[in-house]
Amino acid sequence: MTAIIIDGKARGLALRTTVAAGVAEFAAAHGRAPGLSVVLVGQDPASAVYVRMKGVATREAGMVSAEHILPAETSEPELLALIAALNADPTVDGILVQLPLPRHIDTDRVLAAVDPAKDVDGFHPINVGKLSAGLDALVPCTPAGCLLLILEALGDISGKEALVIGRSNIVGKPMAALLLAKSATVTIAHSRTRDLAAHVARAEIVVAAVGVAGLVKGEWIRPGACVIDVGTNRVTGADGKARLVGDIEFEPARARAGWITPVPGGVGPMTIAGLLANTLQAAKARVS
Ligand SMILES: NC(=O)C1=CN([C@@H]2O[C@H](COP(=O)(O)OP(=O)(O)OC[C@H]3O[C@@H](n4cnc5c(N)ncnc54)[C@H](OP(=O)(O)O)[C@@H]3O)[C@@H](O)[C@H]2O)C=CC1
Ligand SMILES: Nc1nc(=O)c2c([nH]1)NC[C@@H]1CN(c3ccc(C(=O)N[C@@H](CCC(=O)O)C(=O)O)cc3)C=[N+]21
Ligand SMILES: [Mg+2]
Repeated sequence: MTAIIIDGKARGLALRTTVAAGVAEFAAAHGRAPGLSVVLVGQDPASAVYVRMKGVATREAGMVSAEHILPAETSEPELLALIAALNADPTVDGILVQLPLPRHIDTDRVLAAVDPAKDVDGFHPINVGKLSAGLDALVPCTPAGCLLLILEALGDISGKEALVIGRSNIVGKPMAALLLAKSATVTIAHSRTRDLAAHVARAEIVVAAVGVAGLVKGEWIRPGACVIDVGTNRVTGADGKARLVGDIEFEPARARAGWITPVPGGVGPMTIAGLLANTLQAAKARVS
């Protein structure tokens, strides 16, 4: 079998077009476009690239984008003061604090300071709790995008064996919650897991969110599985050029899987599209 390659770039663009139509409707009804504020502390080059991509996509969807780029030495009280100002600003519907933050800042305290109604990342404890309880919430963009791709590939996933590799608060745990909400049988693997290969071999759905290039071997994949690669790892190729690869050995996995996401062009573009969708959702909820 050779897998169908899931085109996350095309799917993300389609979602962005749908969001843009909703944005135009919102603007016509309320006399203003939804607004997203992105906060970046420091100049990590990868983070700067993502923040720029988010700004471009936000404007392309017809929303108002504000980027707050603060020096790496910004103190936690200064950052909290900016968040309080954004919370109080009625033209700001969504707030995203780019992670990771510098080490002298307490990430949990900062994420908890964002108004949960404006928390388009879905990282505030209120939204985490709502997702866990199966209530309506702003859901983290990356796992939400992965779920969309999985449902479009497989249809009903009730009862299916799903494996999430990674247990971070931003990808692994919310991914597991979303799959569970769709009644999959969910296993979460992490760095202490014994025999990852055996878990992968059982899974009809595999989501890898680790950050280790090629961790998941193609030969482990259950034939026909739906394979979602969140990993974004910069490696140096044989030609000496930097390139982006996932956590899954792509070619050998493709030879066994039913569906597989490429890196780049898979989950990444869905994350950006999901952020725009969440911003529109937050704006609508705030005016209603
Ligand atoms: N495409 C996109 O939109 C996005 C991509 N990413 C990418 O996804 C990857 C994961 O991100 P994130 O969740 O933030 O990463 P974290 O570093 O926060 O979490 C990584 C997880 O992987 C687990 N892990 C580490 N080594 C192993 C191993 N050998 N076997 C099994 N599990 C292991 C860790 O286990 P433990 O908890 O035990 O330490 C941890 O739970 C990264 O490459 C990141 O760049 C992230 C967000 C969005
Ligand atoms: N508060 C917060 N929210 C996030 O959602 C968040 C974050 N912090 N910190 C970093 C991670 C990472 N992340 C990605 C977004 C888009 C791509 C993406 O579009 N990738 C392209 C390739 C881009 C490239 O070439 O570098 C692709 O996979 O095709 C990847 C990764 C969001 N994150
Ligand atoms: Mg982390």
